[in-house]
Amino acid sequence: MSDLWRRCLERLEGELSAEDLHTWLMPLQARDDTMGLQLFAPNPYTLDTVRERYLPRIEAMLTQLTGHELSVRLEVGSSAARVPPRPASAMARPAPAPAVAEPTPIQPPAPFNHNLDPHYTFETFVEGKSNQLGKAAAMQVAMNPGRAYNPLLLYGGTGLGKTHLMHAAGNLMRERNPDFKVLYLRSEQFVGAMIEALRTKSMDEFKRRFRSVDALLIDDIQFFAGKDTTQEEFFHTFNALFESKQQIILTCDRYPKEVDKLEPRLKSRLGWGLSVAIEPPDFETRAAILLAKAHEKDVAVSENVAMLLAKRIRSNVRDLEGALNTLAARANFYGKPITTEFAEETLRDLLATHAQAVTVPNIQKTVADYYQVRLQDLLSKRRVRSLARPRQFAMALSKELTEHSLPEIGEAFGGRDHTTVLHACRTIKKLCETDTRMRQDWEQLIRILTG
Ligand SMILES: Nc1ncnc2c1ncn2[C@@H]1O[C@H](COP(=O)(O)OP(=O)(O)OP(=O)(O)O)[C@@H](O)[C@H]1O
Repeated sequence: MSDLWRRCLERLEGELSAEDLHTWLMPLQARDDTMGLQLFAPNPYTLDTVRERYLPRIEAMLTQLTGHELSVRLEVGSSAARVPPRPASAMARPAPAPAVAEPTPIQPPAPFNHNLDPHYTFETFVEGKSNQLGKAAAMQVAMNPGRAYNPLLLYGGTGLGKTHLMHAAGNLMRERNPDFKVLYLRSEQFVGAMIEALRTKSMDEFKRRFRSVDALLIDDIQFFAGKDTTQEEFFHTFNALFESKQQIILTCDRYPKEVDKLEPRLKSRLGWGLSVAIEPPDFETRAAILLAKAHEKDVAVSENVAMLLAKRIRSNVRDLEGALNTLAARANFYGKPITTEFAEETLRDLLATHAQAVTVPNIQKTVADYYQVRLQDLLSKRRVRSLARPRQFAMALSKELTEHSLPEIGEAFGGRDHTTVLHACRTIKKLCETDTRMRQDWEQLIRILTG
C-alpha cells in the first residue's frame, strides 16, 4: 500500500464528494517509488476520467504533502501490492492488510434510496410558455406512471429546469404512493455503477437493482454518447422496464436524434414515448421565477428588482438564481434592503458581463423567433431551405458575436462539424455582400442581439 496515496486520499476526502471519491479514486491502486507515484486504474474509462478531472488536483495535493513536485503516472492495471487504499474515516478500524486486493465494492444507489430533491416540486416550478408542455407531460406521467407517456424525455439547454421537472414528477409519484420505488440518477452515476459492477463481476445484482424500480429517472443522457457498453446495458434496462410498464423519464441537452455516437436502436426507443423541448423562458417567466425563488428563500425582493434582473440576465434560470443568491448574501451582510440601486451596484460586474455576453442559445432563440421557425427545428438535422438559411444565419452570428470556436459552435448546433459552420459563415458573408434583403436581416439581427 502506498502511504503517500493513503494520505492524499485522506485530504481529498475533505474536498470531493463521497460519490466522486468512491466512484473514481477509491478503485485506484497505488505504488510509489523513486520515480514518483504510479496509479493503476481498473479500466480505460476510469483512467480517462481520473486524468481529465482529478489529476491536477491529485498532483497539487501530492506537492503539498511532499513539499516537492512528484511525477504521477496513470495506467490500467493493478499494483504489485494490490491493496486498495482507504481514506481516514474508512480506516478508523485497522484491518490486517490482505496480500491480494479485495475489490472495494461500489454499490449502485439502492433503488429505495430514491435520490430525489424534495425542494424540486411542481409547486415550486414556475410555468411559462417555454416549459408548459414539459410541465404538463411530467405531471401526467407522475399521475399515471408507466401508462401516460413512456419514456418521457425532456430536452433543452442548460439550467432551464429539466432536472427540476424530473424530480417534481418523482416526488409526486411518491407523494401519491409512498411505496412507489423511484430512482433518480445522473447518467454519470449509472455509468459509474455499471463499471463497478463489471469490475466486481456483480452484473446480475446491478441488473436486478435497476430493473426492480417502478420509475427510473436518468438525467443528461447525452453523457452516454460514445460509451458503447453503457448504452448496451441501458438498452436492456430500458427494454425490461418498458415491457413491464415501469416508468422511464430521461433528460438530454438536445434532441436525442441529434446526439452523435448514440446507438440508432437506442435513439429509436427514446422516440417511443413523448419528447418535449424545454426552451429558455421569456422575460415575464424569468421575473416570475425570480420572485418565486426569492419567496422560497425568504428574501425580500420587489417586482422592480425582479424585472431588472430578468431583463439583464437572459442566459438561463441557474444564472438568475445565482444573482439572487449573491444579492441576498450581500444584503444580509450589510444589513441593507434590496433596492434596484443596491442590486445595480452589487451586481455591476455581473450585469455588465451579461450585457456583453451574447450567448449561442440567445442567438439561436432570437434567430428562430425572427424567422418564425421552431428552435428544435433550427437545431435539427433537417435540410429544407426554410430551416437551412436561418440556421446558417445563427451559426454566422454565433461566430461574429461570441468568442466560441467553430467546433464549439458546431457542437451547439446539434453536434455539427466545424466545416459546416465555416461554410455557413462564408455563405452568409457572400449573401450579405450581394443581397440587400439578406444584409438587412443580418443588421437587424445584430441590433436585436446587442440591444
Ligand atoms: N420554471 C422554473 N421554475 C422554478 N425554478 C426553475 C425553473 N426553471 C429552472 N429553475 C431552477 O433553475 C435551476 C436549474 O434548473 P435545472 O437544474 O432543473 O436545469 P437543467 O435544465 O436540468 O440544466 P442542466 O442540463 O444543466 O442540468 C434549478 O434551481 C431550478 O429549480
